[in-house]
Amino acid sequence: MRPLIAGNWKMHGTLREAVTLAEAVRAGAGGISAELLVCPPAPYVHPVAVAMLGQPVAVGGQDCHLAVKGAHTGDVAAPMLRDCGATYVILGHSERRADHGETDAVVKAKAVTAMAHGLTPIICVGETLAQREAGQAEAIVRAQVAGSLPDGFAAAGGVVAYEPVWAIGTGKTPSEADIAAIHATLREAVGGTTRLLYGGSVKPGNAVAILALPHVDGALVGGASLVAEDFLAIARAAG
Ligand SMILES: O=C[C@H](O)COP(=O)(O)O
Repeated sequence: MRPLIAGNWKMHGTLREAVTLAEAVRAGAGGISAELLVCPPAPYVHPVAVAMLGQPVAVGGQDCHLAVKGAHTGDVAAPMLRDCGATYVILGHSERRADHGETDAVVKAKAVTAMAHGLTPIICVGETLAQREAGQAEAIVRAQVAGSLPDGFAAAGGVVAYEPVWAIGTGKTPSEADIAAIHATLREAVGGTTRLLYGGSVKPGNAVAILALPHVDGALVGGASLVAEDFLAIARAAG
């Protein structure tokens, strides 16, 4: 299946920097066979989508509310993201699970809303360091998948991202064997058509090896996605 290389810009940058980064990604996207996606902070989704108009680089949100509208101060609704040009949304990132107490049930409800409003969900799962050291990584990921993915997820083209919490922004990654083992577990759990991304300290230097692993269908890139050339190098590594 066609790899997906997604950049999660998290809560970084100014508007000017976001548009400049988008323009640099757009300029370098020619000839890359992987699907490209950038997920800017919510206020920058529309200007980045405008910068990508007519180009083969998709734009996504980093979260959406489970309701479509209402009294939810500070939140962003799925139809708003779609209206601003997004076609994907990251859901259940470990930073949201930790910062906002998002449970699997909440993530699942958000995914239902996202899918109903034209957004393809990218649902994140992954174990903490303590869970890995306790030998629980596969069980945790299996439980998160069971609890977070709604009916119809695969048919809607939903994506799962395996992001070990301890590998995010740390420069540490699981061994290739450990990534392959979790992805084999995920493949068994979600079936053959769902793209499985790896995320957690993906850089140009490790991307070729990680993206060549079985059942790794792309990457969810944080820090390295803030540098256009690094993000594009990772995308080229997807083949
Ligand atoms: O969503 C992206 C991940 O949290 C990975 O972040 P990172 O590449 O900075 O480790």
